[in-house]
Amino acid sequence: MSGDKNPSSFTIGNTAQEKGLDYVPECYVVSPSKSSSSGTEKARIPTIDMSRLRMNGNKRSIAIEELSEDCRHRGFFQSNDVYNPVRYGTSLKNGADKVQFWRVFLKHYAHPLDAWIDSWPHNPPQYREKMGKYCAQVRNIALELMGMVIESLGISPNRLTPQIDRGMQVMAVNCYPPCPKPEMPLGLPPHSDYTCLTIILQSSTGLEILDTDDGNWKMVPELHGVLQVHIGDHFEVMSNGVYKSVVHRATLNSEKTRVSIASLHSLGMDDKMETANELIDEQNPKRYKESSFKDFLDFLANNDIADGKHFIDTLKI
Ligand SMILES: O=C(O)CCC(=O)C(=O)O
Ligand SMILES: [Fe+2]
Repeated sequence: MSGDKNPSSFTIGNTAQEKGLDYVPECYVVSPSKSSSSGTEKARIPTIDMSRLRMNGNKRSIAIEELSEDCRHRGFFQSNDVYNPVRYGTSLKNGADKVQFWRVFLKHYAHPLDAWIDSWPHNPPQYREKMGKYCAQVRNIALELMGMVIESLGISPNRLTPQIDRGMQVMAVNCYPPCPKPEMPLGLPPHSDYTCLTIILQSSTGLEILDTDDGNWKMVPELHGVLQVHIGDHFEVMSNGVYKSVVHRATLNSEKTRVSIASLHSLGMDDKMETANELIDEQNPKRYKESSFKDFLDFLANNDIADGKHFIDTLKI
């Protein structure tokens, strides 16, 4: 690739971010209206206290009510639960990308753990053990939160239990090397996750969310030991649009490598997420078609997220 500033695709190990180039090839440049230079204001992210959500009685009802407000207005919150930290690629569309992104990632399935762990990388040697522990713990938190989010909509918390229990957990371990011109490319383009919930851990700032109140990008602060939680497309569907999935993107910096670990929680591969009947009436007709994780994978195979195509838009009635 050296000397070639605008190749249409790269082989693994040859991307600009992996090679640490001191310039940004043209195929990484996003149009100025989409670039990251505007996103400096900090997002106001509500923090939920899991211990209050785990209480009984009145205190819990108040915490569930607050959770409902956070989901309704932001679709994004963070949990104060502390945890112990820990498909390789660079391309969104298996080398067919029109625009490249400054990211190296590993993605793998994580639930049930014993079905997948043997397929995870051997290196670094402790990866399986540490990531295995993290995946199990973060899934427990996700299950608990999903139940609470469902309850906060006034739906019985057990309603989706069987589907959630056999649900999928996908881990995306994202690495964003320092970029010589961090305002030109993006680490990841604006997108919402297909999930019910996504839980993110980031090593430093770079994650930004679109504030639907003013249409501006807001930076998600990095707080040590704090997990960031997104509402995904499938919870937007379930809630009949009362809760919206969060549009987010990853921005870059010129100084240090940023790592984020996203744990993506959804129903099983073929289980369809439907809008809850309790949230459909004459004033609020059903707004979304049902869909599964498999439907999302089919969407990905046929569409380019970097072109601004959103899975949730294909589900709107
Ligand atoms: O790096 C980040 O903070 C965002 C990662 C993300 O959005 C994803 O993996 O879907
Ligand atoms: Fe995402």
